[in-house]
Amino acid sequence: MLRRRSLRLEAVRVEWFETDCPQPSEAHRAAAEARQNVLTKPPGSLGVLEALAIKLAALQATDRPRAARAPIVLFAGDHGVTAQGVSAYPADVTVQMLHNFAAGGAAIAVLARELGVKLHVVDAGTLSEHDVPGVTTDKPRRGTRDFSHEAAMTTDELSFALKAGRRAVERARAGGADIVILGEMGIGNTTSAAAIAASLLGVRAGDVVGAGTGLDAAGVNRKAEVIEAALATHGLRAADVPAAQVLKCVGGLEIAALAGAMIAAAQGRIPVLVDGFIVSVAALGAVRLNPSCAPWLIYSHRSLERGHRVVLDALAAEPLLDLKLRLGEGSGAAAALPLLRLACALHSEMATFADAHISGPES
Ligand SMILES: Cc1cc2ncn([C@H]3O[C@H](COP(=O)(O)O)[C@@H](O)[C@H]3O)c2cc1C
Ligand SMILES: O=C(O)c1cccnc1
Repeated sequence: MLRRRSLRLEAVRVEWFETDCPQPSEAHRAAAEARQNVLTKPPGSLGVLEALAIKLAALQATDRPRAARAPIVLFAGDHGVTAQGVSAYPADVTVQMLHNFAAGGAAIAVLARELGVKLHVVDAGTLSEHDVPGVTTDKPRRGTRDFSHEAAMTTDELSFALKAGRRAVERARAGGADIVILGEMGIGNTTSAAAIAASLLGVRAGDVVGAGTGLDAAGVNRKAEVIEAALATHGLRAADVPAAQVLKCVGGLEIAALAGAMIAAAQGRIPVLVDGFIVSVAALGAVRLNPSCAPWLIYSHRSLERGHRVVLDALAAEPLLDLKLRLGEGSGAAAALPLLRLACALHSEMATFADAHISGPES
């Protein structure tokens, strides 16, 4: 009796990430649809560009959707599971890449410059937050524990990482954000992401595991075995394991921070441009933690990483691009930003049939 009572008490405690996100504005969606139908083109002829403008208008609750200010927030984290030889690269590459982000030589740094957007790098290992340039690696770093032996994180670490995601979004938002682009860096994180996906979707590790940075077929098989064994060890094969438990046992600090960032962005009415496999798995986690954040997530591309298709299908996501990318860092999401900008410009600047004195369709 006592036990049941305490369970009931626990159930009423609502965490910040469970608070409902606002829903898109149906009035602005309808107005945007109506406008698209009177612009000087056959209705529907701009396809996904029309759908994007309409979606952004509803999310931003405006007649003039924008994607001009699109800060990139990139979360980095280390993974204890790299001890199992699950990546083609050594774990040190994560911190080395932090310097590369700061120096401006990483792919995402180049893309950010070209797009004229700010790159914020959040080191989930030190939980230091800074704008590039200026990465500091003076604080002691911590990564997750090797989840083939023990839970990747403690409950406190998970809640800290989720909050780090929220804080990063708040900071990015203070500099102005029509939309936020999310990326990640963490050697070993395709293993963590595949483990999360296999548990949350109830599929075999073999269905969501891929080459990551470039494992050969034997390496991919071994990675799947490490994941299957870990899911059994942590009891993550049972039905309805809470998403927070999955993240804690086999997640990554940067993956949890991404999930927290998505929910916080949605709660603050900021649409999110989701990157590849890892960020999409974080999106799956976010949607399981708080289903009301789903409408705020826009899927940028389909990565070559095996398993991304399964995750996108589970999210009913139709990604904008399929460029055979398999990098991460937010690169696919950054590559999709120009499409959003074009969609907004067309929506706002095209003439209507009436403005341009052009005849409408014959009835
Ligand atoms: C130089 C370099 C730069 C990267 N930037 C992103 N990733 C990507 O690869 C990693 C995931 O793959 P895995 O699970 O196989 O380690 C992540 O850091 C991801 O962001 C990189 C990987 C490397 C080697
Ligand atoms: O799709 C991704 O995000 C990805 C794929 C492989 C390696 N790193 C990232």
